[in-house]
Amino acid sequence: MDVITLLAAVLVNALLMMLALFVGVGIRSRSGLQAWQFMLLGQALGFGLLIVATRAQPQLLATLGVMALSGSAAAMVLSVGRFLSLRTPAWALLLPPLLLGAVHAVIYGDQKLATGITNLVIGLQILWGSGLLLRGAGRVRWRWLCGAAAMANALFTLGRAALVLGWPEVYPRFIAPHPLNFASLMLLNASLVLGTMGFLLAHRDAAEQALVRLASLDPLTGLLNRREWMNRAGRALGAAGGTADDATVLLMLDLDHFKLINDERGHPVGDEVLKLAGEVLRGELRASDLLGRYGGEEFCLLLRHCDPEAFSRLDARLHQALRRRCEASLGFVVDFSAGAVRVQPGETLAAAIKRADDQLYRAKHAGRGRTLCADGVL
Ligand SMILES: Nc1nc2c(ncn2[C@@H]2O[C@H](COP(=O)(O)OP(=O)(O)OP(=O)(O)O)[C@@H](O)[C@H]2O)c(=O)[nH]1
Repeated sequence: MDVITLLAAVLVNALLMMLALFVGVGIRSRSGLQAWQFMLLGQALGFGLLIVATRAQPQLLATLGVMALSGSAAAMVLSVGRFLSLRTPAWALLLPPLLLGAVHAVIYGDQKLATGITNLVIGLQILWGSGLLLRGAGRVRWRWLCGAAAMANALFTLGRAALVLGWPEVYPRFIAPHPLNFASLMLLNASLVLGTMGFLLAHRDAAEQALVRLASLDPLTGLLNRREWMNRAGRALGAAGGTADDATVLLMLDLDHFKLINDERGHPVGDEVLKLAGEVLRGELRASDLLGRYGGEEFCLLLRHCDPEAFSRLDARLHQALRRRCEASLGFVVDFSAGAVRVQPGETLAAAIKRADDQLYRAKHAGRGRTLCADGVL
């Protein structure tokens, strides 16, 4: 085994993974994965140039090679930043490869210094990326996988820098068949494979989350859609066992004369009213309350631990907030009618909804703009 063969293996590996990502998920699939493909390309290009530099144009090709490797590390940081929605300033990404290239070209004559500076800069770049991945990784598997692989690679690269700058007499030349060189290239290879697997997992996780969001949220208001709300409300009632002291209130709420708004002001204004109503409701409720868009201009709320006084105050706030908000934003007042019931012990969600809907129907017929409760009280 010699270092050039190992280098060539890393290069081929990086190229194949890049190709596999290109064929498997496409270059435009997701910006984070796209940057990761550039990272792999940078590795292949950098090591390719370093291999050729051992035979021809050493100064120029080795300088371009280390620039490609540093650019590849910048692409890794960019990829991490995009996956985690973090801001990575362009200057901090671009400056290291450019400065490293300039410095490397100038100090090329001093091989040890050039190698030390190169490893130091690239090691710090990878350390940055691995730090972003590991900080707050929590239970996210792909972050641990990519972060640990990158961290090991960063520490090894920084170790090389420390060795060549501090103890140049024991540091082996880059292409010398030394165990340190073999270990470092094998580690690099492993970190490329693990990192790529990690980012594929991240890509899959993100796609899964997008699907879950799509299946459970109403796209216009961002509230839970009817199916998801029913699921969660059913689970909440099941968990509470419908006990009376739980004081669970179900409220069905329907905007008044909404058809008129659509007809007179247009569908987009109607959509705006629905969005505002969603925001108002979300803003007035507690985190433990369950809010959803039941359909059309009807909303459904499950309020836990809600005593009658608290409910009357909340109801008054909701009417007032919707009227004010629509008047301030759209120039006209919108109100709603609602029916509320206290969920009885053992009562099913469907039965409670039916009772609340009956109250809503009564509220509409009693002149709208009001909330009615079964038997007049909750
Ligand atoms: N803009 C918009 N309109 C919708 C949407 N979903 C349902 N609608 C409209 O909501 C209107 C509901 O009308 P109705 O059921 O007659 O209710 P209303 O006019 O509010 O009358 P009352 O409830 O009796 O006060 C219909 O015109 C639907 O087309 C939506 O997502 N956006």
